[in-house]
Amino acid sequence: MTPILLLGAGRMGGALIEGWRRTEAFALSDLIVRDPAATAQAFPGAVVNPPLEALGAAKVVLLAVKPQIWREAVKDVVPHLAPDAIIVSIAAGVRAADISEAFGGRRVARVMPTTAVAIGQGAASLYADTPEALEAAKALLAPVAATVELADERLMHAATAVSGSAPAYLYAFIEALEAAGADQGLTPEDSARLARATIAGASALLAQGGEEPSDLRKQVTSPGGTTAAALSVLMGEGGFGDLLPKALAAAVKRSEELGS
Ligand SMILES: NC(=O)c1ccc[n+]([C@@H]2O[C@H](COP(=O)([O-])OP(=O)(O)OC[C@H]3O[C@@H](n4cnc5c(N)ncnc54)[C@H](OP(=O)(O)O)[C@@H]3O)[C@@H](O)[C@H]2O)c1
Ligand code: PRO
Repeated sequence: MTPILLLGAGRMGGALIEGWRRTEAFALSDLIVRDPAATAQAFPGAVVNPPLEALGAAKVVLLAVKPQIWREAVKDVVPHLAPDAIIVSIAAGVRAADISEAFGGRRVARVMPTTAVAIGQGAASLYADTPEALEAAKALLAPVAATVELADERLMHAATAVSGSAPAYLYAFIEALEAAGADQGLTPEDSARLARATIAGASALLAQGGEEPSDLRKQVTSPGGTTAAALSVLMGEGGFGDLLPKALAAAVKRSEELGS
């Protein structure tokens, strides 16, 4: 499995590196990092931006650049890779067949991770065109994420919408909750402290397992009480039931566009 070559070590490549370090799944010395912004100080022990000839050592290549530039970014690299190197792509929307073609027919897995891989608590959807590529994807992601294997590559668009992008929906919700609390008279600091601790605690209760989100919701919702009043807005007309299908459809559409 090692060395692992990272093509791109920005927000998500960097989050994976941090998660592997924390969980001790892979050490920095297992990594070759290729990214114009990367420095040896940022990744001590890793081989950073070596000459192209050194890339032939890589057993697995993590494609972690923006979908808009991936073809350009891999051009120089491909001729120097080992013929049996496995490509694991996290690029949103980009199809395995296109990646395999650009990488000279090498085996390809696609992965859609979340940023919490950095603390070993991510989620990751996996799809691969060969068992070996799937094993490589699992070896990279299982130490840092709850994984789901997709039977059909087209489901990667939906997985991106419901998982890869979804931490941002939650953070946007928290931003709005904090602002609304301040509108009701709390200081911004108190509103932020209450909102963040509430969301973190509620997530921990869910993560503990054994109870459905709907059960946990009912435990908070006294008949005729304050929560029911708020939920009549959030779950009523124009609420989550209307908004989230539209939001996910927009993410799916964009994922499809990024791959075309
Ligand atoms: N962020 C997420 O939550 C998330 C989740 C799942 C999947 N993804 C996927 O992960 C990929 C990376 O996203 P990101 O959010 O990590 O973006 P990012 O922070 O911009 O990281 C991409 C990195 O690639 C570098 N880069 C640019 N050209 C390169 C080249 N030719 N060779 C090697 N590296 C190059 C960039 O450097 P410069 O900044 O100097 O250009 C940057 O450091 C995307 O395909 C995205 O769809 C992201
Ligand atoms: N970040 C990437 C995007 O916004 C892919 C999922 C999360 O396109």
